[in-house]
Amino acid sequence: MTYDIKGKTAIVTGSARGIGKCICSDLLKKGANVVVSDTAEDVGNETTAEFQKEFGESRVVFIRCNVTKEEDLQNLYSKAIATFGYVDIVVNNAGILNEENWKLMMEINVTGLIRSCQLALDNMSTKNKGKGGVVVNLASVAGLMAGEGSKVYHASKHAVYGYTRSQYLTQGTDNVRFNCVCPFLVDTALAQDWDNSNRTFLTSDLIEKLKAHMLKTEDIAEAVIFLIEDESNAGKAYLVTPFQKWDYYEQPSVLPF
Ligand SMILES: NC(=O)C1=CN([C@@H]2O[C@H](COP(=O)(O)OP(=O)(O)OC[C@H]3O[C@@H](n4cnc5c(N)ncnc54)[C@H](O)[C@@H]3O)[C@@H](O)[C@H]2O)C=CC1
Ligand SMILES: CCC(=O)/C=C/C=C\C[C@@H](O)/C=C/C=C/C=C\[C@@H](O)CCCC(=O)O
Repeated sequence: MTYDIKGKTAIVTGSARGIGKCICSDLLKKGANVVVSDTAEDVGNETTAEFQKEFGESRVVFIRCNVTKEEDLQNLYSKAIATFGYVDIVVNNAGILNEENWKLMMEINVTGLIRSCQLALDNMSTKNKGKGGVVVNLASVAGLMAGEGSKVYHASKHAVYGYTRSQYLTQGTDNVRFNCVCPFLVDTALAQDWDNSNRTFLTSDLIEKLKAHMLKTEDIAEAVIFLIEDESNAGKAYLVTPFQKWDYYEQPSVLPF
């Protein structure tokens, strides 16, 4: 079954630049109304003005939101609803890679993402008189494998993966679909941080090989749109790497029954 994005309203966190910005662009092309949201107010406003010029002023707004702040997240959802009437799609994209400031990284990549998912359920769940909807979380291949140079980042993305799959188990009662996307390296400012954290751990030869296969932000946006539209694979993690055909990641079961 295909979910029709046209006319729906989407929130994308951390979308002033990078992958989030590209996801907003693709959602707008598909006919959604979009809330661009970020801590970076200047860049966020510039991005929004760019989109308004291309897609029309009434279809896109900027709402400043630091996902580590409860009041910001509540304001994000309530202003989005006040502007467009409902929130149908949420892409939890905001994330950083900073091993030194690892507590902040966990707050953004894990705590902020989980709180946003809870607010999505509060507003979208049919149990709460919502109309249902779709949530896509940005995990990473770092959520599925080990990584020497950025151990806490890897832990944070394992958490996103585990949380997303666990939400799926109750989706029958909420009618809110959860998926996560697990990209390999993508050519953004954040990938530079990955490079820096791995310089002392991986051989430069391996780093160069990995960097030679960087994905483009467009690849991830395409995958996110695919997940939103594909109603039949809820709860699954979607692997996006340049090494194999993009596909759902199948985790082996650990239960003997
Ligand atoms: N670039 C890569 O190689 C990969 C990135 N990812 C994930 O994709 C997501 C987006 O990353 P990129 O676009 O590469 O990074 P980016 O650094 O280009 O963009 C991240 C955006 O998040 C915003 N942000 C940071 N802290 C925030 C906060 N507290 N609240 C709200 N917004 C905040 C930043 O201002 C920025 O606009 C992240 O979750 C990242 O972990 C996953 C796999 C690979
Ligand atoms: C920007 C960060 C991100 O979200 C994506 C990163 C992409 C790759 C993850 C990374 O950290 C890759 C590391 C590669 C390591 C290579 C060799 C081994 O030592 C890995 C062993 C992996 C395992 O056993 O699971």
